[in-house]
Amino acid sequence: MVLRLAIPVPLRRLFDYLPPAGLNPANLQPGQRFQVPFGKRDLVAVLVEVAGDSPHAELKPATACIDPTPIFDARSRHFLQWAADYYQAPIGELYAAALPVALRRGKPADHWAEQWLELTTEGKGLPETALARAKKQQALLQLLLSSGRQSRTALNARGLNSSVCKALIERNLAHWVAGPTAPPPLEEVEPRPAPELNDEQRHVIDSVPATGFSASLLEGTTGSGKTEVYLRLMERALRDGKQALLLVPEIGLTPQTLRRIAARFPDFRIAALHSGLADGERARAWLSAASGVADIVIGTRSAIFTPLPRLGIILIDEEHDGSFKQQDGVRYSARDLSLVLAKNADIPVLLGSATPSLESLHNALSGRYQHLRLRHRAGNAKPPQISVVPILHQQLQEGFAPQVLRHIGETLARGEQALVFINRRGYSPALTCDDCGWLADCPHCSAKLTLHRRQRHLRCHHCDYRMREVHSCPQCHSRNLNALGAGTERSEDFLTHSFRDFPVIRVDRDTTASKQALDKLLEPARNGEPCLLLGTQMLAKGHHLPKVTLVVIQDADGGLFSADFRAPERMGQLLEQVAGRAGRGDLLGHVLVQSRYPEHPLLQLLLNKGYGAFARQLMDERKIAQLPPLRAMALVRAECEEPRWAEEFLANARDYLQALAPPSPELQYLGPVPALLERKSGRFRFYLQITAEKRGLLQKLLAQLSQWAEGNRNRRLRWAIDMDAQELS
Ligand SMILES: Nc1ncnc2c1ncn2[C@@H]1O[C@H](COP(=O)(O)OP(=O)(O)OP(=O)(O)O)[C@@H](O)[C@H]1O
Ligand SMILES: [Zn+2]
Repeated sequence: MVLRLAIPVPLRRLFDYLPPAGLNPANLQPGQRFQVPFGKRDLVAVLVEVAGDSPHAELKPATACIDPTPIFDARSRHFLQWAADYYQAPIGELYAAALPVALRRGKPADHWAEQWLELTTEGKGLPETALARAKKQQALLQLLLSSGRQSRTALNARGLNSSVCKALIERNLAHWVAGPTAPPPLEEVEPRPAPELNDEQRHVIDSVPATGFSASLLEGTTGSGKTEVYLRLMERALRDGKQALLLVPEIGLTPQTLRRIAARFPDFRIAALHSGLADGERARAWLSAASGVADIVIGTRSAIFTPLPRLGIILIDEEHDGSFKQQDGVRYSARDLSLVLAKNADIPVLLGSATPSLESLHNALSGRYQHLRLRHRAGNAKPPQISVVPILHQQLQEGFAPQVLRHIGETLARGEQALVFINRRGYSPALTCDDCGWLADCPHCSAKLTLHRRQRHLRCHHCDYRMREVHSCPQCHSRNLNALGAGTERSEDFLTHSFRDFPVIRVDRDTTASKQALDKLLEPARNGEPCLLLGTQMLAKGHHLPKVTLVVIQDADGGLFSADFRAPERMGQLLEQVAGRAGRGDLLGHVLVQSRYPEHPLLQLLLNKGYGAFARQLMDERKIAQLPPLRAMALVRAECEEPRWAEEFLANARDYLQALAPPSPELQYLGPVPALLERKSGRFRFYLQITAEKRGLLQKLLAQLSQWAEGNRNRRLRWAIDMDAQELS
């Protein structure tokens, strides 16, 4: 017998090993982990297949079998293989991406095994009103009667400690049994009943079939109650005894989101999977999902790879968000994969957004997805009123027009909240010398250093290079240094000074190192006190703050003139999302958009007609330019300290591909061209862009290319295939 194993190394193949000495072959099952010797290292591998023999001579035995039973079921193994093929990625790296770190390192799953308290036959026969004289015991009995057996962790989290359990056990009503891992308990919250659905919401929910594969796009304006739709669809799956998977953007998995879900589903087990968890907690959450114990799984992109044996529905919140696409390693899109998974599992998938990606919109408009809409805000909220503030010939104060400052002041004076959006953190994005023209550049990247005055350093936002803040020019020693432009720190100083009577809350990656920090920072805003919120795109999404009645977009022009064809789409999404934070409660919201190009047709379209019309216009442009989503696109990327080698590698790759499939109206090659960020961390970066009318042809070419590239690369060069690339940077 031969084990065919997926090993976490960058090679696109499986590896054959003999079973570990002494292991009964009857106990071999695909999906188990094994410890294997690999070169000089000891690695953790996953059994993909048991074969009768191997073409390779002299196989080594695996060291040990880690799992007595598989931790990947057949469906998830099939799914991982599909993803490896589609993204031209090594299968071992996909298994590694699927596993939480602790399991990737080979920790046995039973390390997190749990004790469960279960009712005896006698206990099950009691009415809920029994044990009325012992309140805690009664509460425990009722819980076990209504929700079934409970893990020790969950009972402790509810304040039902071991003495209460012991009392029930002594009465012979319950007993402990060993069982699977339970999810780490979430913060205790008051259960909150669901609001009455409005007609639009009800229509959307009724349109999503409860069973069988279906794909739907929910295009729902900001504040229209999309989250409520997700909750109802989840509930339906849960009541059918199924698991629900909700994927959210990286910054979307906040304690606030979790509280909202926990408050709705007090009787279900919720596993949250995100990078903020400690390794052990993450393994616990993953195992509870994979064993089918967790009913609801909420996670960021890699949660798509968690085996979910009872999966009944997949929901993707803010489906347009860039964080669903991994930008290094295995460059997968969790959003795109969710469709494949839903198809495999024969269940519905719903992608929701106020600002759908052009990819999803195209699928909806062409009938591949069901297109569902929520056109109105939920409850009493009205759409915000948007106006443009031209700033070209205006006397600005630290980047703000006088009427904008006046509006902020009036909003605060009325006891309401204002939100200022600045898409740039730090104090200033450039430090120059007024005498000799010196500019603070990153020595390793083709980028300027950002001044972070609070930390007294200059920092590269691409490679994290840091140098101490300088007060005289390193080149000519002049003291006339000039910080050009403003980031959040600088605006914070100015706004704090201008509105002394009100708290100014700055929200960006520097003030919110942990997810809890964001939650805490926003507390005054949630409590409804008048305050001024100031921040980057962390403020743009998901927050529901009813007292925010004014939103200021300090500079709307960012995406208008970029070399990245997706820049206007991203700009439109961001502006619409930020604007959507205004007036979500009973009070009407206003949005002020500062721009140097108030007449720009794209900006006009976005502000007057909204994102829907704007996106459809961009779609027409993509059609003419033969770009995604009308075409399939992949990038072959290469980077190297020696730019010539990267360029040469890609030129050869292009020659190789063109010999297989010459350029034609259906298949186009562009490049090699330098990436938008040409040099990063000391390496020069180039790409070759391939667009094709037929995805299948592109797939075939890329598969051949990856074989070719293994044998034709300089060892100091890094290359990657980026299928459905999202960034040209
Ligand atoms: N049917 C309803 N009746 C009353 N209030 C509702 C209803 N549905 C949702 N709401 C409330 O409306 C507010 C906005 O809803 P929600 O946050 O779900 O919107 P959303 O579409 O997810 O927003 P966004 O995409 O802008 O983040 C919430 O306070 C929610 O509780
Ligand atoms: Zn750098």
